[in-house]
Amino acid sequence: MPAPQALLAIDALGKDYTATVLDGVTLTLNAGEVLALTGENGAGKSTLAKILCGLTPPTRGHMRLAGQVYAPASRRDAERHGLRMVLQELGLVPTLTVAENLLLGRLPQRAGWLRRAALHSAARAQLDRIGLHHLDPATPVARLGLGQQQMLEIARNLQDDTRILVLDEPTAMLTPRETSFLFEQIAQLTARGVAIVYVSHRLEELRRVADRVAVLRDGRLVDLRPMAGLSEDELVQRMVGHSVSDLEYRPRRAAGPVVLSAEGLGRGSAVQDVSLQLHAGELLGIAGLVGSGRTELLRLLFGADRADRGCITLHPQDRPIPPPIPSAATATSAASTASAAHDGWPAPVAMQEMAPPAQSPARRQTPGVFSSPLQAIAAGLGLVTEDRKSQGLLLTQPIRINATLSDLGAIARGGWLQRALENRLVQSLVHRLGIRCRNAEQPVGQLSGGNQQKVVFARWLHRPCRVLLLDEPTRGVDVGARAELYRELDRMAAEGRALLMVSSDLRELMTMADRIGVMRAGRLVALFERGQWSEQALLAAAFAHTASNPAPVTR
Ligand SMILES: Nc1ncnc2c1ncn2[C@@H]1O[C@H](COP(=O)(O)OP(=O)(O)OP(=O)(O)O)[C@@H](O)[C@H]1O
Repeated sequence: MPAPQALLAIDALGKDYTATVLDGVTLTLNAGEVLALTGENGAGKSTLAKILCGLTPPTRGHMRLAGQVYAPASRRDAERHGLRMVLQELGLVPTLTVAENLLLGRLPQRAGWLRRAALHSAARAQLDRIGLHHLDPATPVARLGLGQQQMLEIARNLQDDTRILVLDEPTAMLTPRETSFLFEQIAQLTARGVAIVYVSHRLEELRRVADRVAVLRDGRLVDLRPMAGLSEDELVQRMVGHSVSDLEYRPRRAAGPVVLSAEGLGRGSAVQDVSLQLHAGELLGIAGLVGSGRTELLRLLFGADRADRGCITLHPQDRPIPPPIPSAATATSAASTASAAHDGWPAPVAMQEMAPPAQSPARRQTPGVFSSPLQAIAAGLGLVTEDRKSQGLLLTQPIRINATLSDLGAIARGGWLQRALENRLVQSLVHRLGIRCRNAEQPVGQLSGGNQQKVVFARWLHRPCRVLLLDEPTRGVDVGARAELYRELDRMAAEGRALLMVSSDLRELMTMADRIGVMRAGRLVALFERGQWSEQALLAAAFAHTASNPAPVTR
């Protein structure tokens, strides 16, 4: 029997930017299959996906779709051929509503007038299909968290005429429930003959969902085989060329005194009555569904949003929450002037030393809330943000500037930036985190997603902050680099820093955290010590249907 014709045949595909990033990739994609595309950060996965979907042309090579030459001139063109892509960077229009985004380009009209009722009912059907039953189609997208936006982006691409759907890190911001909905959709699509290209670093997911796996390394296809029977370890070996053994919990010494506590913290209905204590040397994980208030809680603690209830207390080390710092104060040195020029995001006024927690009396300071990130940073807090594109990075600026933004004091002497110091610091960060780049002058926007994430992390690595808030810090980071980031977090905890980490990846939380708090409907509804939790218990706490009046937890 002749082999069935491939739906898509890719032949010797190559892409050059200033360097070659894809080289001679040849593979086929069959109707109804899920092909996992994996490899280290910067291996070329997104570039290949973007070529498939008309976002960038190949430099060399050919493609055939159902036997016909396929060379999409644009994303629109690819969509006309039935190829759609859910990008790592979301393509939604924040000022439009959920419904308008879902039906953009095909808004129901009559004689030039928008038919709002028809728009909303079509949007409702699409939202229900992906499990977003509670999301109002009239909500402006700007009000949604990233996880909800991600689900919306997926819903938008589930069109009836789709022949190939490319999903680039689709679950990086999703919790198990949304991930399950996505997998149900994938099963339905493949049953209809749709082919899926699934790009991800989450190996357990790839094993669950994929029929075959293609591994890219340095732009070349180094492996293509059926997924069945392939262990996670073998997959890692193929991706990075060696096994990675550091993805496990390394016991920490007993946590030190309380560094930061929050009491009754709240803002509207997004965060309600949250009380918690964060100890020196511990990593407190925060689990919860998309929209449960996890990111909002970090933003309140960091002063990025103003709490309307409750207070934060920074405890020891003789450092009360300082009064608001007038913006003029930031302009007193060349360093801070440079910072203001780089970014609207405030930089510390002066470098602060961390007092060793063991020697500091747990003296209570005046409670308050931070009215700006500038205040929080000056008091010794840091935030690795979830939304690296809009809040974390200056995409057109070089790695050098992005990596040193949080602490210009470290590269200044007498108020003047020292280029040699800066270069040495940046080189060491690039080396330590294995940031794949041409050199430190390369604009961050040209880096692969995982490498951009490493730059966000690098920014806080060298700054001696006492409390580091981390929102999905390993999003899109490959398995080798993830082990590296975990080692850095262990090192920070050993130095006595207090770490508060939000993650949608339960496995990550269970690996790294000393305690895990679970948020639901804006409240902290459970707190587990290491040894007390199970995946089931964490999920049960996140899902329970008592959200109307759950008991708040204080520890
Ligand atoms: N516009 C661009 N200009 C220059 N180089 C680029 C550009 N876009 C991507 N690259 C480079 O191409 C290489 C491959 O990037 P790509 O985003 O395809 O990697 P990836 O495998 O998807 O990585 P990740 O897992 O981090 O998402 C990287 O070295 C990246 O820096």
